[in-house]
Amino acid sequence: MSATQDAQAQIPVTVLTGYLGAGKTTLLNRILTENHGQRYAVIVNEFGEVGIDNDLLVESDEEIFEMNNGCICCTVRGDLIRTVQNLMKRKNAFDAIIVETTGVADPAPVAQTFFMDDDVRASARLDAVVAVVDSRHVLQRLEDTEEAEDQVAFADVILINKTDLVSPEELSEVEARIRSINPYAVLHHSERCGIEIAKVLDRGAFDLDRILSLDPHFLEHGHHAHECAPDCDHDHDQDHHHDHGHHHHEENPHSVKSISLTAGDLNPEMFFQWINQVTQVQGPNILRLKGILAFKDDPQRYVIQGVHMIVEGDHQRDWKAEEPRQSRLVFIGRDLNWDVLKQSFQACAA
Ligand SMILES: Nc1nc2c(ncn2[C@@H]2O[C@H](COP(=O)(O)OP(=O)(O)OP(=O)(O)O)[C@@H](O)[C@H]2O)c(=O)[nH]1
Repeated sequence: MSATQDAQAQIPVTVLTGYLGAGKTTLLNRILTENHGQRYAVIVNEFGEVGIDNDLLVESDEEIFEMNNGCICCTVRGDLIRTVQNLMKRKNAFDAIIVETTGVADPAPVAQTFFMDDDVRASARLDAVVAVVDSRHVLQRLEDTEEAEDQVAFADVILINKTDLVSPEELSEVEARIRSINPYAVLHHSERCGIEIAKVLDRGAFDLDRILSLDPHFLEHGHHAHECAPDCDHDHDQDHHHDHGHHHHEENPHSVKSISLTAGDLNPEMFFQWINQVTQVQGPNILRLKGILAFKDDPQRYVIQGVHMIVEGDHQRDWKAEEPRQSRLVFIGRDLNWDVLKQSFQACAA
């Protein structure tokens, strides 16, 4: 097979990265609803126990594959390889693959997957790593979170999103900081990820040479300078690929954790009062919150989302007859008092 034929046979893969709450799902929803004539397979990996991200995606004909529980470098890398291999068996079913990584992941191990596994490499090619950045919170994140910097450094295309939440001066500052980390990526500004999809997908932008200059060990089997998330359930002792370049976390009380809360029908007045109070008081530590809620006597599901103190919510759709009316809320953050949150959430029950 000639090199051109080879490239044609390989399905383009876009890895979507960006810190918690930056706007990855918003972008994905645009891609899934826009009339672009392409068929995408979407692979979603999320942080947190109760699968909520999948519920926040619009309903579309596109196929969504969810990979939960585990950090993407460990448990999930195996899942990713298997998912891609299975997708490849159905050759003409779709034109491209999008992998949405969790907000706390370093995208490098995900990108590596497309070079490491021979079967995957034969049939898929990494097209671009696209990072979405929350212009309101990114400067703080770059100060306190290594993954946020990795995501920017590694990206081929960067969407500086949420421009409505910053002044032009702040936006320039954000852009300069991002440029100082990654002078090569193509930058776009956006509000609610409103961008022409062609500027994001099928860019042919992934530049292996540049990545090797950032990380000379990128192509070495099993190498990644990644710290597993604290709730990574991967058995590291038995992993033969983890014997170098890997530093597992000691349980760090300040590291990012997720908590999932569940309840039945809620009293809306009590709930909104509670969530306002929680986000006012604990906002700085809440990196992300998202939930699907059942309010008493309300036939519709209510979706609530937040990043630090900015919270928004809306009705989504009717609860389906076969769907249990359950309220689920996930907080991802540092130094949150889980017991208190749980009890006070459950106290909002109708
Ligand atoms: N004001 C404003 N809000 C935005 C913008 N883009 C996204 N949002 C909101 O920000 C929140 C997070 O957006 P998501 O798309 O869910 O972010 P995400 O990166 O998928 O989040 P995780 O999956 O948790 O990492 C949601 O409430 C969005 O509606 C924007 O440009 N401006």
